[in-house]
Amino acid sequence: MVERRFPDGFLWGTATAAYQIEGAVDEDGRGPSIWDTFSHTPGKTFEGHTGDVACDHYHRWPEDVHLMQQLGAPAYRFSIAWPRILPQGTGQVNQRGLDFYDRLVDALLQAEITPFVTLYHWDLPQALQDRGGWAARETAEAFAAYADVVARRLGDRVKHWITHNEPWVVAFVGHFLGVHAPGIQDARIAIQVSHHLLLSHGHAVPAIRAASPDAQVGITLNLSPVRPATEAEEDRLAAQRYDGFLNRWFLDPLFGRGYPQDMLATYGELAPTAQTGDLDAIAVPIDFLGVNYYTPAFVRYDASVLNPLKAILVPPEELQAAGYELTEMGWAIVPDGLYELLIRLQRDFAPSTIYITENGAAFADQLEDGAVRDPKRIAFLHDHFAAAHRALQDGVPLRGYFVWSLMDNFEWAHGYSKRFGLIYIDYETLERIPKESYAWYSEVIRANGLVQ
Ligand SMILES: OC[C@@H]1[C@@H](O)[C@H](O)[C@@H](O)c2[nH]c(CCc3ccccc3)c[n+]21
Repeated sequence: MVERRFPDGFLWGTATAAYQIEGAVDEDGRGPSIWDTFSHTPGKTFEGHTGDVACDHYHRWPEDVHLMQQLGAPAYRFSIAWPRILPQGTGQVNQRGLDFYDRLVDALLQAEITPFVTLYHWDLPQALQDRGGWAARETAEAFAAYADVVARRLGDRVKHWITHNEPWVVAFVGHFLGVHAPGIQDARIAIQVSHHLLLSHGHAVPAIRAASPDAQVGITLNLSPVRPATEAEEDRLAAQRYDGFLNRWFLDPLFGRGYPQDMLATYGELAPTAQTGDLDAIAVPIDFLGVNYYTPAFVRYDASVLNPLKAILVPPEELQAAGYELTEMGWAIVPDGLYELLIRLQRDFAPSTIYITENGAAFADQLEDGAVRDPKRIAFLHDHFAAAHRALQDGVPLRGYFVWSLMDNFEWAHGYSKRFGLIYIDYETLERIPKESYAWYSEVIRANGLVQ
């Protein structure tokens, strides 16, 4: 008996990204991306792992679509590699790159799986980085032109488009912390990059709509509820600043309010350079907000940190000591945080539709006697699905949920050392081995809800 049933037509899905699963980095005219450059730079990734082969999805995609079909998930979120479409970032289109995604989309539709296409999931063509990358305003225009090329080819069949995956990570992990490509460590550049990413979204949306009639277009943000480490005033204020840094910096301009005043004041002369019309472009209406939720942000005041935020995240070992269970990434498992986030989004921004475009966890999965028992992942997903169900009951317009990830894959700086998949990948043989969570999720999809 299904206790917590989801609405009819709820879009259960799985998610992946091009550089993390495809491999075939030199095939069919693909050009290099900044992640090819970064992962091949000594010291940047775990044991020097690269996406050169990854899961070899570029060649094994028929089997992967079959595994999706067996799972029974009605939707699949994947990203398109800009360097396959425009190897130099602009100019000459590579038809063989378009052909790959054309075949994939047709196979998904044949399998009655709705494709959700992410146009940018971090693999910027290196040729554009050589011309300034996201720090250069021209890259925003190049992105709109890329979106136009893709939407013209696929827009008759793809009706759900996500312009960007996690502009916060691209800007601040890639350009301030420097632990992601292109590995820059400069607060001013990072803030300017965040503006150009939002601007590129604003220019891409009209291009997609023009080429893909009645398409649903949105953007995916990594969002977290922010919790102060203590009720001390200085921690509460630090949490407020961190909420501005992580959440409101992107949500406010996307929902037509411009950049948050408190953050412009905090950033001071680090604030981005914007041109007339930029904020109007960024505020172009969207049909849905994509939310990637993994864990809350636990924040405390710290005057010593270099950045103007004067706020730091509570370290994982402290969270563990406080009683939180952690994933292999050191992220606290807090299903209520998803409920809290969704309710806040509904209260403060009231998007017409929300999709959870990523939620999942890495655990120390072991292949034993040809099987992978992953009870922790089942418990994680169960509890987060329950939190999403509570939010639905409280009126949140949640229309779908994509589990990260369909299969184990290249986890950026962690390489292949972190496994998020519902399907285990044996990297020696590239064999796909569904984990117990795959069968469990298949039952949730069939029941369209949680049984207990
Ligand atoms: O880390 C798991 C996944 C990645 O594999 C996806 O490509 C990416 O969209 C994604 N975002 C997040 C949460 C934001 C985050 C990313 C990287 C580092 C810290 C936080 C987790 N994940």
